[in-house]
Amino acid sequence: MQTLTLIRPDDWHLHLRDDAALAAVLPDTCRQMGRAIVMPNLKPPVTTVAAAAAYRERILAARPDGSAFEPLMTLYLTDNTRPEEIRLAKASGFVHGVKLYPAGATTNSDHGVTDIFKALPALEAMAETGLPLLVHGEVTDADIDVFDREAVFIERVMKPLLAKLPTLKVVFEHITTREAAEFVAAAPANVAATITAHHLLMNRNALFVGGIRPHHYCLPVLKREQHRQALVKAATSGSAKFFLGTDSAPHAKGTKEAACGCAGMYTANAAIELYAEAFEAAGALDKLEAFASLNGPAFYGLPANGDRIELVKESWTVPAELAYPGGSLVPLRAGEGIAWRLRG
Ligand SMILES: NC(=O)N[C@@H](CC(=O)O)C(=O)O
Ligand SMILES: [Zn+2]
Ligand SMILES: [Zn+2]
Repeated sequence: MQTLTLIRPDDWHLHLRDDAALAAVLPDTCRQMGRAIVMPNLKPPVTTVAAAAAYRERILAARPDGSAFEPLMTLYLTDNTRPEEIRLAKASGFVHGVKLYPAGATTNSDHGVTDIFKALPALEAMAETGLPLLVHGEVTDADIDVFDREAVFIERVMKPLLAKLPTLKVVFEHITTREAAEFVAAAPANVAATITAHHLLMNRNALFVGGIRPHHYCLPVLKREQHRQALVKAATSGSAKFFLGTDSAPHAKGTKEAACGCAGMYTANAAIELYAEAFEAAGALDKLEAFASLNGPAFYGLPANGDRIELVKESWTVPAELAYPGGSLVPLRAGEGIAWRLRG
């Protein structure tokens, strides 16, 4: 049987939610990942180091017995984030990034930034201290087509921001377009990107196969095939700028299968297996370890994990539903097969 041994990966973009939802999803990530960058879009958002410390304690307490999983915390940037909070975050040792959500761009982003330059004092403190800015890169203007929001963000926000603060470390999160992949590849070493498994595996046709498919709806929304191919090319290029970030984003089944369904796909239960499929399809399994286990820690200035995982080429069926408060959780590929299985 074909096997694949990798240094244990990390997830550089993850939604763990809180309370009972946290308890339901965390074991999936603990089984696979050494660490994860934990997104701060709770209700209310995690805007202070004190709130991040408390959230971190709740995550640590919810880990299964014996798990060494380490949550890497983030702050949610607002128009009013003070530079003092940034310096406190850097000094904490457990806050590893600050998240920019353009106001209204995605799930729980109502408190997000209305104009990036309103947050300039905080951004200057980040450039100074080396704390990375993690970016949901979509403009929200009503006149911009939803499929163009990422490409327009590059021109309207990313370029002016980096022109103003050229040394700021930036992670362009969950990139979905050729434009973003090319922008990051051409940028200096302080600019990197995460790529999800679902954007490597699916194009926007997946939203409409035989009818509307709410479990394939996420933000940024899936794009055309040419964009998926550009993401695969970037992820498998060997460039250290691209790394694994699942953007696994659980929502109860009833809130997705609804007249106004929530954005987000749940992939944490099969994350590394889905990435293995995408890399295998591209004939690039030899590039998976750098993408999943080495490039992220290098960018964040952390060591790679000290242990390994093993994947076996053995098909298994993803459960139709998982336990989740407020109903159930429908993972990506629910009831369907995945070609690789994580051993143990
Ligand atoms: N990706 C999503 O579609 N949803 C995320 C938010 C985000 O990452 O934009 C969520 O928190 O549900
Ligand atoms: Zn996002
Ligand atoms: Zn996300």
